[in-house]
Amino acid sequence: MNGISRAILVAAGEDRHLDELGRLAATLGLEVCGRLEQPRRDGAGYLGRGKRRELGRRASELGAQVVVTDDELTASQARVLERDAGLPVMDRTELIIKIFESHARDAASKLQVELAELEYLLPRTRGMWTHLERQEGGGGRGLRGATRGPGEQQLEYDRRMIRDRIRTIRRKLKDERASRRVRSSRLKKSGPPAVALVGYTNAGKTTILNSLSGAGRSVRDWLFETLETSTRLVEGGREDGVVRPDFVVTDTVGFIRKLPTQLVESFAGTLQAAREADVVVICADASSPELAEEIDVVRETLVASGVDAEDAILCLNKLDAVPEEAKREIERRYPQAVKISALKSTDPLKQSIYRSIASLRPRMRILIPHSDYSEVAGLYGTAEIHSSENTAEGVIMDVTLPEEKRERYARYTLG
Ligand SMILES: Nc1nc2c(ncn2[C@@H]2O[C@H](COP(=O)(O)OP(=O)(O)OP(=O)(O)O)[C@@H](O)[C@H]2O)c(=O)[nH]1
Ligand SMILES: [Mg+2]
Repeated sequence: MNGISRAILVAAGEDRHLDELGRLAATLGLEVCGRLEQPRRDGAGYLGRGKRRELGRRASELGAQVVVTDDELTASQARVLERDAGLPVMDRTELIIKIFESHARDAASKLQVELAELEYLLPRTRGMWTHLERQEGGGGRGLRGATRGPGEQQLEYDRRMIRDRIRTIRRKLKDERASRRVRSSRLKKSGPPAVALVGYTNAGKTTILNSLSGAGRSVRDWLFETLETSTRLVEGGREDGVVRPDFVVTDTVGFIRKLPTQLVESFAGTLQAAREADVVVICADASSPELAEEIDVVRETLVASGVDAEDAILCLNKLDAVPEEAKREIERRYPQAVKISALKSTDPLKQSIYRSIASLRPRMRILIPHSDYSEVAGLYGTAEIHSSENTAEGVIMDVTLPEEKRERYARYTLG
């Protein structure tokens, strides 16, 4: 969008979420000036005929410049709605793709967004000049090509260009994914346990990562601030007489309901991180009026992508923003969940992560003779040391070990 545009939001059908749509619109810099909704969705024009007329009237009264719909439209629905509203229409998919486009920072996520954009455009091609110019370094940013094509032949040519570009991008992304997999499997063999933070957009994942690891990633109160996964080391160390192991924690891209299928590629890294994690933390905004549904969206997306979310830690964040009465309800509904305010402290989550890591690993009591003292040093950073005591024979320790160290230390086991 160039400058601020006044948007009127519309939703039709059972699954309407105008508040969230408003936040998406605001994230893109649109100013919401009105809303209109209808419980039934019309096949021809999204809104029924009467409502479309009403939309036209309201839009001109309010001085709206664009209509934003809460669902993806077909090309013909968009045309009908545009005609009757007398305004350009942007559907939910286009809106989310544009947000991704403006937040994408690294080369891979830019390619993923371009792919999403082309897939969105393909069934909606008219004349693609705007887009093609951009490929060659031009400035046009409109998603729907504005110029009418000079005929069928031109249209076919445009579509072929899009398909070619889609193929090229897919190939590049495939290479990128392969090298990411190699990197992560190399890390995995020898590295510390991996924790993935996943959750609905704006739940506070990046804030939690920063608090756990002391990183300074960008945190904003808008949707899809984070579009790249990023991994940080959280160093263990001594805490209340227990020596904690190191772990790595990965921040991921947030999920959303009615996720545009064109953006699936943008979540590949997120899903891979979740799949490879030893511990998955599902983060949710406890102050959201739609908390339960947001948790469900995340769980369903994970399960549909083959991620085992059964043992995930549920972390309810932003407790500071929840009124007392609602807190009691949350306690009753989610007795097992870890409740935090990441702005204050993520310690309860950290403890819960240590418990999960420990439950995945063997715990044993060992006696390391003084002559093998270097073996004691080898435990720091990787093992959890619950207690250690110096005796005449050596050091007696109660430890939780990473699987690959079990054999090495087995000879020191105390009966
Ligand atoms: N009140 C309150 N706000 C919080 C808390 N944690 C995070 N926030 C705010 O919530 C907003 C979103 O935080 P992020 O950490 O960017 O959320 P995210 O899950 O990474 O969001 P995306 O990357 O957009 O998916 C920011 O404005 C944070 O300051 C909290 O414990 N309490
Ligand atoms: Mg984030």
